[in-house]
Amino acid sequence: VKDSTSGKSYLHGAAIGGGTTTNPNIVPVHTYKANRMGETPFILLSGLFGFSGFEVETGTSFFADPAAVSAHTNSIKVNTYYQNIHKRNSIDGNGMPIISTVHIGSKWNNAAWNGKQMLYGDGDGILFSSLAGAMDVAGHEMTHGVISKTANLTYQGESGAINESLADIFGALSEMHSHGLTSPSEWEMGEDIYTPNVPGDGGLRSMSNPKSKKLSAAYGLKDNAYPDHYEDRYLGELDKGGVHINSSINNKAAYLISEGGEHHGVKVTGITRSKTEKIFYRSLTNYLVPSSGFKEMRAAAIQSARDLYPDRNGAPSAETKAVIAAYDAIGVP
Ligand SMILES: CCCCC[C@H](S)C(=O)N[C@@H](Cc1ccccc1)C(=O)N[C@@H](C)C(=O)O
Ligand SMILES: [Zn+2]
Repeated sequence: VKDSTSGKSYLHGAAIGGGTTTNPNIVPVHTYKANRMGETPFILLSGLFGFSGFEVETGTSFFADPAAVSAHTNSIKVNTYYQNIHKRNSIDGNGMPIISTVHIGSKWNNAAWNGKQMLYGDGDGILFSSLAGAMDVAGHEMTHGVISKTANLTYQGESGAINESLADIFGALSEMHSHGLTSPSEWEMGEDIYTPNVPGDGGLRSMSNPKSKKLSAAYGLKDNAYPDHYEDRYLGELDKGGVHINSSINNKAAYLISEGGEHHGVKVTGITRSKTEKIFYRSLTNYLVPSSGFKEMRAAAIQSARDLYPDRNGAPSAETKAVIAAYDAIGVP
């Protein structure tokens, strides 16, 4: 089948019938189109052959629906990332089924995690093409699932911005892990599906240079740039207190920790993506709690770095130094 994004063809094996695999590493992945009245989903469970199972509507061919194929393929890639890199078996760490539904709403320019599954809009073809087509979107939404099973960060204000930022961080890093860091545009969010008619304009948000993007009119703050420093954080009520706005401040810290750079006069020596993702995953699963904001995010990341890359004869490791410098650089005390 053709994946609508990469254009690559995938062979999706499927065994008709029930039965769950005994292999804990195979997680049934269900992808189906939004159910129209009267059609019942027909389950193809193919865990036995190392493929993931998927669910399609009776009479509607999964194979003819690029959005369903993309949502399914991206779910597998993100799940593989969490299993291989963080030793986490699916969203709950316990092999729970990963369910996606595509064609949500009409020309919906969004995707979401509804507490149980991922939902994808088709986009309006101007702002977005089908959001199921981007792996970093799948990684973003699936990470909301992981967050809900771990720190469960409250989705508003500062904790909501950290929630959104971690969703972007693991969305981007899982995509880079799977596709390789082909270009700096991988530190953009949604670059594969954002403004399909405008080539080369990156994604909806930039982690490497948040200010390079203007806030969308949706937040009623047209022409404001995304912030890249805590002093420039948005303090209003729009967007649940700016969860998609202030997330860029923490995104910048993650970018600096991984890639290094100089920001607001502070120099950070990067420690690479593979160490950065370990520090944030440990922060998420060991230290952050529902009310955690920027200050607690800084402390959790520093502690996680110390745990993973211990001080040597009383001096912080290079990894810990990078985390401290990055949070200094974005102005989080
Ligand atoms: C239903 C209510 C809104 C849910 C918001 C979801 S979690 C979300 O954050 N979606 C992402 C989708 C995305 C991800 C990566 C790249 C591009 C787009 C998001 O950023 N949504 C923006 C458009 C928003 O909701 O403001
Ligand atoms: Zn989100």
